[in-house]
Amino acid sequence: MTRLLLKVQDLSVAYFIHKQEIVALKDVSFEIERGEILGIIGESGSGKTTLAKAIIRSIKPPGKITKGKILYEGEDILSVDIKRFKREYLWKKISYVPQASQNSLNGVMRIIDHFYDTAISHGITDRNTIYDKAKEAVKMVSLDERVLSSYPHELSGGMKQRVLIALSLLLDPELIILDEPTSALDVATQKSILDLVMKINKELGTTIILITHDIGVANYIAKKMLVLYAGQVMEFGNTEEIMNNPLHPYTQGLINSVPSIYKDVSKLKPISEGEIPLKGCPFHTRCSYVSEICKMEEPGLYTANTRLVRCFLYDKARKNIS
Ligand SMILES: Nc1ncnc2c1ncn2[C@@H]1O[C@H](COP(=O)(O)OP(=O)(O)OP(=O)(O)O)[C@@H](O)[C@H]1O
Repeated sequence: MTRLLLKVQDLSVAYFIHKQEIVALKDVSFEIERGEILGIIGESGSGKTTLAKAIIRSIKPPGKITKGKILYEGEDILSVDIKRFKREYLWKKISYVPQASQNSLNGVMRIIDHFYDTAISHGITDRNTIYDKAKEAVKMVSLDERVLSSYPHELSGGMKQRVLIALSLLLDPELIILDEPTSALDVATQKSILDLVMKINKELGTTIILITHDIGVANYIAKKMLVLYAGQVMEFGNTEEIMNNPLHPYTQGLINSVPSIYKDVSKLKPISEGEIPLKGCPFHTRCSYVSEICKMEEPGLYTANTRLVRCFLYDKARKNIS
């Protein structure tokens, strides 16, 4: 079996509002191997949730995928009939735990009813089978079986997040996408959720995409990192290598500036402010290495060692940058 699970190729997504096109993702490419944990990092508005939604085919108007392919084990899931995608891929191969999802539990339904609903909508109707699967899933997330008969308001934020992760495991997916699973949780609970995600990855072999604005979170959990800025990949590679030697000026800024539960706050340095420009490199208005070419042209995604970096500093073909 090939180790490559998901390959995103030149993916572009735009939102069309009042005849204006807001480009949310532009030519995004990356891949993830079976069993890996990939951290997707970027500040608010960088396109992280849009990317997750594109993978689960839930970009709704005014949003539209304008370009690209998403290959899951070689099949372009963007061209799969949507009914077949929902039947064969969603929940069974790819599960998604949305941002702020603790609030998505239905307050008048017991936790077990959420499991019944999800399973029944996928054709599993035997309630005993569903109950047994739910019991196994809540055990996996270190919750007591009794939570299944609770109502959401009886659970803490961390417990609700665990329930949602358990629910995402219900149909044994190969890939789980977690969108900011630790935001809105206190520091100790954040760490316990990340530890839980690592346990699922290790014990079940589930491939994980974890979306976060905190590079410290990605560093803690992910083997690979994808750094997004203004809808574009700025850097993609091995986490350890990126943390030890960030190549893109934006990644360097992120590492030096983002407050994290894993870092000494006194060493923070803010990234300078700046609008996203209409022309040139999207980061040039905030970059301390900016040169004339950065204001005029868009950099490509260049290979530097084992990494991909969108910065003219790593364009080997361009020796004389003004
Ligand atoms: N439904 C929508 N309609 C119009 N524009 C949208 C919509 N959803 C997202 N966008 C725009 O697309 C861009 C990317 O948004 P997205 O939510 O994917 O970013 P994000 O990195 O997930 O941000 P956050 O961390 O705040 O959730 C932003 O410019 C945003 O304003």
